[in-house]
Amino acid sequence: MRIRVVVRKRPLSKKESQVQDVDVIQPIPIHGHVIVHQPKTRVDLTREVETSNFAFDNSFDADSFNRDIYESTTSNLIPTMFNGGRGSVFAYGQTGSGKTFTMMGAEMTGNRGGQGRGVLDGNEGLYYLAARDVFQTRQQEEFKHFIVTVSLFEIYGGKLYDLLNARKVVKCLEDAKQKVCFPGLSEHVVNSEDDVMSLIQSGGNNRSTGTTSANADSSRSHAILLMSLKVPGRRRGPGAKMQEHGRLTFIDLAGSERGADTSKCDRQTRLEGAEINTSLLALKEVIRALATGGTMQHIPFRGSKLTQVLKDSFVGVDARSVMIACVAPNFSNCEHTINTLRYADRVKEKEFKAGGVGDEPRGDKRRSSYDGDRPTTAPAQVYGGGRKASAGGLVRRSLDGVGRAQEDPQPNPSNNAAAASKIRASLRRRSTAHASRGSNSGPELERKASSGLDAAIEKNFHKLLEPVNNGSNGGEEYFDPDEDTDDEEEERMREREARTEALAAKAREDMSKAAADLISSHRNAMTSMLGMVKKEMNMVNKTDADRDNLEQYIDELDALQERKVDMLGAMKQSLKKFKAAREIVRKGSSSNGNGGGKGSRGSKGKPLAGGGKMARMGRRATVDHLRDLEDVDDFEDLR
Ligand SMILES: Nc1ncnc2c1ncn2[C@@H]1O[C@H](COP(=O)(O)OP(=O)(O)OP(=O)(O)O)[C@@H](O)[C@H]1O
Repeated sequence: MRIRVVVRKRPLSKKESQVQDVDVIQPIPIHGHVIVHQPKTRVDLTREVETSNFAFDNSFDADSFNRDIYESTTSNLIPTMFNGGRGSVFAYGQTGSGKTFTMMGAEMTGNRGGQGRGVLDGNEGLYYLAARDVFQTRQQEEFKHFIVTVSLFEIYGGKLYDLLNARKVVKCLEDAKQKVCFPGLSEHVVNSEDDVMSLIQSGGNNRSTGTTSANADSSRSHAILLMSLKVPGRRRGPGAKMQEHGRLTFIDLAGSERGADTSKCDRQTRLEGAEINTSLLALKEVIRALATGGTMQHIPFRGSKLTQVLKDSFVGVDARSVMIACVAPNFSNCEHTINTLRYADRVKEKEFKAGGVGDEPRGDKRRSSYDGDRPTTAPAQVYGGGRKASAGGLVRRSLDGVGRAQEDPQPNPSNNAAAASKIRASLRRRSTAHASRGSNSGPELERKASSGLDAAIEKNFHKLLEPVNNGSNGGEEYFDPDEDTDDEEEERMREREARTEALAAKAREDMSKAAADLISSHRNAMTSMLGMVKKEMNMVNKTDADRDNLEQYIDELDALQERKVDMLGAMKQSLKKFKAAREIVRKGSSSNGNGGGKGSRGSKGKPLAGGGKMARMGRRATVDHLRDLEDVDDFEDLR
């Protein structure tokens, strides 16, 4: 599967501008960079800007139009669909970052065209633009026979709700050929882009007013739109089915912060958050596994309902995916933005052999992480400081010099220039590598990117020198030398915890399936045994009365013995599978109990602090065990 990852920044909202929130995100579209300038306060109360540089396939600034995003991401999926392939477009990001704006268009979010534009033209959503291209392409003679259908559903709390059929609950099953199907999901034939949009609008209304979705606003569920090309099947007449030729799937993912923010709300919201977290992690794992060429048996589709549902969209040589990571520009949302960028970064962390879906060349094999080595291990860079600068793209620049010794000098243009030149140098290294691999990136692109980078740094650096929140330190973090490592470690731990939870749920499911199999095979064996005992009694009586039947008796006895052995063998197998499944569940729960994972307690019954070292150590133990579990392929074998 091929995946292309782009980032889109939305403009500052009126409210954000009114409270003088600062724009700290700087996309550099030429090379798909996104620079984050994050103001921080150190323990000695000196202030600095930490600059992180991410690279993706493309990035879009606040003044970009939906049409630009469409051209760079989705338009190339239309031919794929007409050629019988499958395309998927994901919108990922925190609530309010512009996912709906991008997918549904400016009008649907009540926006009159964004800041200063005042026009809707160019901001129709991806749904509309894709539908328009589908109907245009269908006008070609060879495609005229295609029927276009649309289905819309949401995944909320592990269940599928048909948004175009009064929120009817729909099942997601696999047929004998392991093809995913949604029995009962309504499909609607559409003949124009306007048909598509009015269906989506009515589905959207259904979503927000549905009686079972009192809490399921858009950001707490994944909304999935299937746009399919169908051809009449071989069977004609009533009940005849249409066959799917190609499909385009749009996934408006639940707000990513819901998954992370599991501590502050009620139980229901926490459960929702955990569900979203699990599904987003499973999605990331599936995409990474597919992108790195994992075999089908080892792609964790069963990790969540979302990945089960999307399985078909991912498999096959013609499967292509695009992820649009939407980010808010302001400082207050900086943490969420960085989380979004990290997620998107890891989705495409391992570079793929094939290029992206879009039209731009991607020969440079750049790692879409911080500009260079993994930030998890790279020490923070302090310009002018005593610590050695690493090759990583994490840059810290001081904002003031209060109480500082010479090791961390006052910010000055030369420091700033030093930071810029470091980033530029790394960019140049990459550009050179890019060019040497035969892409069409040249000195001109490099020059533009570099000057864009300079401008970005200058602009934000000076803005950020002004005090945030009336000069107070409100909302800022204190500098901790281990902070980055700890943050990263925490994040990895959280991810693994979610995976542990998902694996444990899967193990329990497997165990209950194994128990059902065992009981049913035991019941069948007993029923057959009863029949056999009757038969045997007859045989024995008959042969006892007339020894001439001895030969027939021996043959029948042989056959009966064999049947018994087979039956006992099958039962033994079921018992073995059940025991293995039970063992996995037991190991999992005992490691959770000892491990100090979520909800675990210290020796005196005190809850272990979520961010404490003890909790981390405990979680590490759980994670180690999880690794063991993951290594055991029993999950697959047991099915
Ligand atoms: N690129 C943009 N240009 C102008 N306005 C935008 C842009 N992106 C988003 N907005 C505005 O920001 C607000 C939030 O956007 P949107 O509803 O798309 O967020 P979301 O990520 O879908 O949130 P949720 O997860 O809650 O559904 C809306 O008022 C929208 O019009």
